[in-house]
Amino acid sequence: MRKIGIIGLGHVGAAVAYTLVTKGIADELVLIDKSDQIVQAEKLDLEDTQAGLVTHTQITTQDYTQLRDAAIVIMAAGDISIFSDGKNNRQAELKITSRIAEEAAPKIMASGFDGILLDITNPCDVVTTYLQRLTGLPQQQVFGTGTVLDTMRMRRAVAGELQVSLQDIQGYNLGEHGESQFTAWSTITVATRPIKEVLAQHNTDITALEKTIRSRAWQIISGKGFTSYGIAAAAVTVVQAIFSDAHITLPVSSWNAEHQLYIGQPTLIGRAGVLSTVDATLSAEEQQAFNNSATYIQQNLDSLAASQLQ
Ligand SMILES: NC(=O)c1ccc[n+]([C@@H]2O[C@H](COP(=O)([O-])OP(=O)(O)OC[C@H]3O[C@@H](n4cnc5c(N)ncnc54)[C@H](O)[C@@H]3O)[C@@H](O)[C@H]2O)c1
Repeated sequence: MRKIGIIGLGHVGAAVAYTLVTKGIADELVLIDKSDQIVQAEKLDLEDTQAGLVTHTQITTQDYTQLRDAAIVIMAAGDISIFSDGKNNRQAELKITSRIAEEAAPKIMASGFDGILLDITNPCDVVTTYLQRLTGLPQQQVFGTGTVLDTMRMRRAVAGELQVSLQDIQGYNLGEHGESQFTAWSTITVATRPIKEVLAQHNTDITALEKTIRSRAWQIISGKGFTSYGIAAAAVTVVQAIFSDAHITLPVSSWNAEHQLYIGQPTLIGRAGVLSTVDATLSAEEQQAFNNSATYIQQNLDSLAASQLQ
């Protein structure tokens, strides 16, 4: 049975639920939100949606005990209104989302849940690290969407620049899902050719292209106040990889033994969750960018620990 829990039915959680229902990916959904009004409305809307589908998804609400036999729980609770001041800093949400994690983790675990916990909530790498600590679930069963969405944005931008299908673009954005992420150009190929070689032929300004990729989220947030469809597609891709035991490499936020935290890195995903991490061959500059990203995540974990002592 493909049973999935979603905690947080705001813009992101609702888009994830809608995608899972319309694609017929979940047999059962357990929807949980702080707001009973929101969750009941989403249930009714998703049930209406199913009247136009040939697939069926059973929907239950507001019951953590239902997560006991869920294969996957998706954490999507937060407060996107924090960004209405126009400051593009995902860490600003941590004060709120760390409390949400503290509230939700014991309830998830009290249900007897032993599936895969997939975190979307920001700051993604910090919250994922914190959720793993709070739940005590094995590291391979906890991971975040990491730089999957950023990699989607990179592939779209590079494909647009070169006027080729994005199916021909392979490679990753890595590091923190935030401002310290980087495009790992040395991992990227266009139909087998190294990307830098191809972009040089196009006289592309690589620094400007990377900036465009990184700032994409803020471009969307400044227009509609949140992002939802892209991250829903990213999360659902991960769900499908788990359900189909795909053994696909995705840059999710997974446990990094060297840095002792979660960070976006190439990770082999299957039914058991993280099967292994893949050591990307990075240039010295990219390796430095990855280490800087890890340091930034650690600083935020330290500030979280310090705030708990106050
Ligand atoms: N990782 C990514 O790539 C990515 C992309 C987009 C958004 N996000 C993050 O996803 C999260 C959700 O974004 P959004 O736009 O849906 O936010 P939102 O403010 O629209 O919705 C958040 C929802 O969480 C609920 N919530 C708050 N506290 C809760 C609790 N203790 N238990 C259960 N539910 C609770 C709220 O009632 C609300 O419905 C945010 O942290 C956002 O930054 C991550």
